[in-house]
Amino acid sequence: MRVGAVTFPGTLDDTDTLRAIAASGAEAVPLWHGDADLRGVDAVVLPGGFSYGDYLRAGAIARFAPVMGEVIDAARGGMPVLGICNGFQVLCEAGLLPGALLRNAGLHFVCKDQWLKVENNTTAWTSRYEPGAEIIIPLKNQDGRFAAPRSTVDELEGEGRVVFRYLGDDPNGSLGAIAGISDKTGRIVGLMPHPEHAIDALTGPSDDGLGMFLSALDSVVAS
Ligand SMILES: NC(=O)CC[C@H](N)C(=O)O
Repeated sequence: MRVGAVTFPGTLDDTDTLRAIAASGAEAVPLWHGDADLRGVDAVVLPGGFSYGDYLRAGAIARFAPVMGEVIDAARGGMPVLGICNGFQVLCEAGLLPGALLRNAGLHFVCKDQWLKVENNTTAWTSRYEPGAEIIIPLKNQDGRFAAPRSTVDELEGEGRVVFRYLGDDPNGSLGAIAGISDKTGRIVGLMPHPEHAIDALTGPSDDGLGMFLSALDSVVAS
């Protein structure tokens, strides 16, 4: 099983993402923004950071990177794709997920360990969690406020595509305290908090993030 992690100029969390992929038991495959193919991977993660300096809007330039043409085609073909934080922003900009991530309501960069509820454990990236599981993983961003037209949010809620929801105070003013969503197939998932920074309880805050990387392996084997 080969799982890729894409590095754009300005990506920060590719190293931890590759480490999390390896910890799940998969072969971790580094992918570069200029790559013209996905090197035979079975799943792709778009890690967090500040791709292309977040110029224009976070994710707005990365969406046009050469490798994204391949990622978009593969995702539309059913390959599991996870976007974490800036990766979630890229997936929204690419039109693979609906909505947008706006400046946090408090206008501050938020950095904290965040409790989340796993609202849907039937996606390619959440099958290892119990229904309604409560997990704690780091959150760190300035543009984390999920926004979409009311009709889109209603559709996401109605179709069980709100995958993660913030517990406690909504840290950034996201509609419906939405922390992560999926596409209609459940194979493309984006979330603002960072599972790749929570794969080892020894370094904290938990190993709750590892389940996402393990889930993807199950979904590839099952397909
Ligand atoms: N940690 C990150 O990926 C940061 C994401 C994004 N550039 C923001 O600050 O909103």
